[in-house]
Amino acid sequence: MSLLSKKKQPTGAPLLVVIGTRPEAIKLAPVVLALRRNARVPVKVCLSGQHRDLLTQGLSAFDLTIDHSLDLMTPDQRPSDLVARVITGLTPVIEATAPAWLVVQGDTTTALGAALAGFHARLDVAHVEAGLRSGDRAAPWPEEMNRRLIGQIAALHFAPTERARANLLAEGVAEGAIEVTGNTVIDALHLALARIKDTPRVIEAAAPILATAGERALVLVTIHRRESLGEALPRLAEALLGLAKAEERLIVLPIHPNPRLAPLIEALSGHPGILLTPALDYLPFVALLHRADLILTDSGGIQEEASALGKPVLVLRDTTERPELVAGGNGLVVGTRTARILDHALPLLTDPAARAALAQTHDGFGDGHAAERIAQTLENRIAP
Ligand SMILES: CC(=O)N[C@@H]1[C@@H](OP(=O)(O)OP(=O)(O)OC[C@H]2O[C@@H](n3ccc(=O)[nH]c3=O)[C@H](O)[C@@H]2O)O[C@H](CO)[C@@H](O)[C@@H]1O
Repeated sequence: MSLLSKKKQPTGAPLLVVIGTRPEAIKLAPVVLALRRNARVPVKVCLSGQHRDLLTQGLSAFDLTIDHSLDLMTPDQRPSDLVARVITGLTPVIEATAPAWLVVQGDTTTALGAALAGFHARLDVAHVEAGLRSGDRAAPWPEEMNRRLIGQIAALHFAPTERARANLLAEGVAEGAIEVTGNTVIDALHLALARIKDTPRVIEAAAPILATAGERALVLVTIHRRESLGEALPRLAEALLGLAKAEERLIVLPIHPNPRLAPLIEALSGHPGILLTPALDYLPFVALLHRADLILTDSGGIQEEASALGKPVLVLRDTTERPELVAGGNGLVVGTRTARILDHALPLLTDPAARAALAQTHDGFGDGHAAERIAQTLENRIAP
């Protein structure tokens, strides 16, 4: 039963799931698939198109039927404009579908705009991946405040970890409104690994990269966060060039299509030890994660996936909302200073004992059954 709506929703009212970016697609696909498999409540999926091409890449692995597509992306979009366009774009979809609940994920501007649109329509909002906190309102910007604000609006909070639950309790969220589920990205990773095993041709796009790597150690790097894209870029480029000096390794960098990455691409282009590639669809990317010997990243989801695969990760940020990575024994937060990155990365590539010490496989982010838990809780609320 709805907590916020004045009127009871008619029986058969759907869940409306809103997705804006690649990580939201990857992390919400298992939830939509579980709900559709159970078939206890109808589910509608609405894409905001915050990141148009990357969103398609994230969805490609899961064959999701999409019901509404807002296609809101514009060049150089500012969060303030986007949040406004998500609210005005989503409101007619809410009116047309009359959902029982609205489901958003994580910390994007789409998720915040959708939560606000839901609130204004007097709908209950469920937040998947609730309770992550860096502790710094300004970093990551605007994501940290996006998720705190969504936390104020949501009626149900699906916390991926006990730590996320504790963060929500400390902010005054009622205990009964929180459920610890694990992170749905681990479910997505398992789905992806199963598809790759059954149909190896789905990772054809990764084949030339794997062939170029051959017997060499493969260092997989992704850089896309706003705070990495300014003055940190030359330091990051120098660190990658330092790592690429030895012939026995290949640095692979799938490029996020953000024009602000141009100086990094220019600095690294043409080096025989560095392979720059456009961002990959989820399944070929998972094949690279699986093959990688070391991961350098500022991405959140990749830290979570790496823990389930037991891959060492160096986080190219000063803060993290995922201390479980470090506690679980497969990662360190190293920041963006060249010397610090090299001091940590080189032993991991040359000393098997150092590598083994940071290559623990653990379920600190989830056990791969988060989506089923979330689906059941939502179903029990809507159709008890
Ligand atoms: C502050 C913060 O940490 N916020 C996070 C941010 O997401 P992020 O940092 O994880 O975002 P990305 O790095 O863009 O995506 C990662 C996914 O993309 C896959 N991938 C990668 C490269 C490629 O070439 N092909 C791919 O398929 C990869 O395997 C992984 O699954 O927003 C999310 C949404 O709310 C939050 O959940 C999440 O907290």
